[in-house]
Amino acid sequence: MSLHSAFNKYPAPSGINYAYGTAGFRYFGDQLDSVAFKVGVIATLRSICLGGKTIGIVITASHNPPDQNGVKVVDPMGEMLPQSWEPFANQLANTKDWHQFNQLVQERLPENYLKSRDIVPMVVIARDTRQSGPRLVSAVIDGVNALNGHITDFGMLTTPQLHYITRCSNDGSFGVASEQGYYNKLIKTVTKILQINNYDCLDAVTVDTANGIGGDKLQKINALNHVMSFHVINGDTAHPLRLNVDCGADYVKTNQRLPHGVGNPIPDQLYASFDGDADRLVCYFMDKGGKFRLLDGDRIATLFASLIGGLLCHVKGIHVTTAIIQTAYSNGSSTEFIREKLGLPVYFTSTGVKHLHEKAIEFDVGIYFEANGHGTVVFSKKYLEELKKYEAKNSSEQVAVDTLILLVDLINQAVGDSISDLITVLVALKLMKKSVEKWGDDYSELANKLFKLKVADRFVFKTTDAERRLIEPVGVQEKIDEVVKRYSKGRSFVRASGTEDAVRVYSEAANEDDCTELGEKVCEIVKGI
Ligand SMILES: CC(=O)N[C@H]1[C@@H](OP(=O)(O)O)O[C@H](CO)[C@@H](O)[C@@H]1O
Ligand SMILES: [Mg+2]
Repeated sequence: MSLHSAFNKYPAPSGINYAYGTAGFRYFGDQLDSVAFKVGVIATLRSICLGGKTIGIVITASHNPPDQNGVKVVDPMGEMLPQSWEPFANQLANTKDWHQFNQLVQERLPENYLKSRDIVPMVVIARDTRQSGPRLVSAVIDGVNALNGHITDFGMLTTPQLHYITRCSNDGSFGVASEQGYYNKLIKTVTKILQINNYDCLDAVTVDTANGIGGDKLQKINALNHVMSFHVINGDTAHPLRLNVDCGADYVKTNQRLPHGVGNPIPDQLYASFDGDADRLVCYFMDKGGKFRLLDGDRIATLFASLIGGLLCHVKGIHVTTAIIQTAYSNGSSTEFIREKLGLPVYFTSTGVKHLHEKAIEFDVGIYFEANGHGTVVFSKKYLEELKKYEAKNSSEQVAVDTLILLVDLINQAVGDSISDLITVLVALKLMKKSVEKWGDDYSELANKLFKLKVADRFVFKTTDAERRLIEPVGVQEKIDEVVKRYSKGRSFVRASGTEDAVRVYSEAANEDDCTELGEKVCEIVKGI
């Protein structure tokens, strides 16, 4: 099909202004056909501009309701589409006129390509379990084919698996570019870590997979190995309308309670939840007093920092920089714990892993997590080089060095990954001989609450300082400051969501009542605009 015919096949609906947000284009599934076709075109153009590197596309709306969907572009090393391409993506997505569309496309084609056309653009795609997924994949395929690109459809995968495959397609040293390659790398690495540390297997764990794709993938891992075992709950992918309903990482984090389907939890035992596309992880347990204790992204970051920091302590003479990257949604207590107890620097970026990732790669060990459980660790070349040339003085040093090297393969550096993050949590607890109870006692969270408000136009809310302060509408931040200072340990901020048509208000304070009151007052300020 020619580009012109494909353009006519997918007319952009009127009345929607598409915006490439925190996680790509995200709308109701039936509003995305034209966008999916255009993202096929964008990914192909991106591949051409990068000399034929493989670009990834994921069709998912993650933790959002089943009738929504999203289209996101993955860059060659598994990172998000660079922000410099977002205005172009928006322009293309909103163009209804063929001539304008064609002109935009032609302008993006590099001169050398126009002369020789000797680049074969490469695209890989996968989707989650949503009903609108197959239709949107077809639209993407039409977009890629219209520019003579080559596309491989990997069917249903977790988002991180597609990031992994994209990266492997461009960098063979990362692994084999297939779903099986992903499992092989993970299982081989875990088995090796356990073996050198004298353990047979990891503890079995119950995982709520939000009735999303993660459940099927954990079952595959169960069938493939003897060192890990996952008891999957909310693993019903046959009924896509159950996706994320009363379960999953977002439900658990937002409501701070157990997901549906856990039954009677065993006290002090670890449980975990993924989101619908398995790139977020939250853990939790019921303590002996019957209290629900959440172990969210902030906790996972501190656990990973303790594991890596502890191992690095054994390896004297290695100089690597370590930092933790958070967003404004991270609990103030976690920031204090990292700075004061772990002695590590903390940096803040805007919401969205692309921002955290960008900052994290400035360090040899960059640990980044959003409080909602989305995050990973990135390691520099120097980290690996220093460890590989290190001459251990005794066997325990050697074990520490080898474990640190293996962590590079265990943690999915391309992107936050529920599966690899969960396995790393289990490894960390085992190697540090730490109980969940002890993990939960690292620090106590300040009371916190997240509010979502519908407003006439969320784009009037403009922020600065890693989204912690409003610069527009003018004068609103001063009103928020005035309220915040009345509460002990009070903190509150307002920002427009990048994935929903809403404004989010976050509040934090020394106790629940203050936190609720503070949040409600800030909501009143926003409603009064
Ligand atoms: C408060 C919150 O959890 N925001 C989420 C949410 O973004 P918003 O821009 O807040 O809608 O979805 C993003 C994509 O999954 C995730 O990166 C981010 O952390
Ligand atoms: Mg997700």
